[in-house]
Amino acid sequence: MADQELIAALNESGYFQHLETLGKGSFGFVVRACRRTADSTQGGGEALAIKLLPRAEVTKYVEAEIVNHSLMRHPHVIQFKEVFLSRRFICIAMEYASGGSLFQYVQRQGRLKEAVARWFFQQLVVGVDYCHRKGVANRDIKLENTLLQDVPRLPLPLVKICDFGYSKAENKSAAKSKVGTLTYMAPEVLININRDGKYDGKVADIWSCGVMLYVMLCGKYPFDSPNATGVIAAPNDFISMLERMVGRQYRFPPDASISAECIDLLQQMLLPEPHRRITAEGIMAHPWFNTNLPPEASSMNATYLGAAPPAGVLAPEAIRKLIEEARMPSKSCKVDPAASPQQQAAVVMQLVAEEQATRQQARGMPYAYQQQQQQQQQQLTVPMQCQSQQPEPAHARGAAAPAAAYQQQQQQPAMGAALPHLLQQQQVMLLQRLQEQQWQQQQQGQAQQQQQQHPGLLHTHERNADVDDETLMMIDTAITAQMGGGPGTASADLQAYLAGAAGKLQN
Ligand SMILES: Nc1ncnc2c1ncn2[C@@H]1O[C@H](COP(=O)(O)OP(=O)(O)OP(=O)(O)O)[C@@H](O)[C@H]1O
Repeated sequence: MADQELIAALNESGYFQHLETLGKGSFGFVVRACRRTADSTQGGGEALAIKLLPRAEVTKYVEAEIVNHSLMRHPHVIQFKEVFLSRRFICIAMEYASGGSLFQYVQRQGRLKEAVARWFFQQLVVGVDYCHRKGVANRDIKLENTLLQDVPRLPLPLVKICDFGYSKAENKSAAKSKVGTLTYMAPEVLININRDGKYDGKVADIWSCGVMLYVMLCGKYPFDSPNATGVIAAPNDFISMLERMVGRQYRFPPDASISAECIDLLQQMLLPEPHRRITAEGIMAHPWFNTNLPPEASSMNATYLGAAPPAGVLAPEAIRKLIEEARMPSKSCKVDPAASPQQQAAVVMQLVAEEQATRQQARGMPYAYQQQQQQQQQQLTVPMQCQSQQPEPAHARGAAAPAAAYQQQQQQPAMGAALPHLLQQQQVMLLQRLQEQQWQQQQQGQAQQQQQQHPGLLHTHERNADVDDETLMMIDTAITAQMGGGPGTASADLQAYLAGAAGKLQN
């Protein structure tokens, strides 16, 4: 089981101790753990967040995430610590940010006062500028990927950029893929008509920073979907959003009291033409940015760019090797053909049980529920009487119920003896399904409640998920129809933008 395996792997490594599951992302999940030191008591070591990505899904994005993140060393970037393999996961250990995400912070406040927004924005831009100067565009800058670290002496938390899942190093090919989150994506990323049309990931990051500043100040998105559900469900929804982007049609809530200087900076960041958009350097020279800027902030990047690579972190080549290894099926996952049929079946059952648990984890079941289920399963599972001769994998010591019961069934002479256990398993599964339904209802209720409290902000994670293939196809179809003069004539602004998109706007 995912958590069981992790706990066992972490505990056995002697280095980490699992404390809680923090959440799940599109590709894997993140746990809070602590590093054991010689004198640390429970939970006393260095706090870490460990991201677990299934080995079976190690894509070029996972490789870029790990390699690019490992190159960073900056106070406003979550510190990468190490990468290691477990039986089913590639695990990235990093600095743990205790203050939640900036999304949660803004959600709680509704919207931020200009001075508070500036505090966060200054740190964000310094961090982004550092990444850019290290040659890496993030391509998924959003409030959710900006974490906060509470620091005792400071009145407000520090900003930490995390998640390099879509990052792109400039020494690789130019950015082409439409990746990121729709509400934060620059128009030149969306209008990538020829599929081979390139865009500058760093310039697109500046747009996303502009969207972030707008959301902090206004408590809503500048270019949101026009329909009530907030989902871009039809080509026309998308075209109308694009029209507002290229026509610079965003409004500031009348009661938000935003200074003219701030609006000026925002307007320069949200310029639809990438070649006209303000650069990170330009932002850092802007008077609004420089107001109340801590003196050390301006020189910070020069210092960190000149610093030696982080101690103890594997070099990119060694990381790539580890990633190659991760792509191979783990040896212990293989069913040994020399083992007895009972042993082989037991291993397969174990894998099936783990798959089930991973899918459950992927649906976002919180750790507490899983623990509850495991306890129930353990109570219902009769202890094994004889051990399999095959060495038991570390993760199996938590006794996944179906596998343990099956194993026992294989070792018992008659089916009759195993029947009560199979019935018990069915009960456990029914109970699990019920708990899962309850949890999902609870989540939906919370999302609705939040939506009523702050109708301007997006509240469900789904709405802010990375753009999916279906939406990408819809976007392409909508743009192609506009280019070919299809139904739903676009505004003059959009037509001009589209006409220029294949040419100078893309350069
Ligand atoms: N270093 C960290 N410290 C504290 N919490 C973290 C850390 N890294 C991630 N998290 C939290 O773990 C959860 C999952 O993070 P992850 O980056 O996998 O996905 P996500 O950002 O929610 O979604 P997506 O993968 O779609 O971008 C989030 O709630 C995130 O805030």
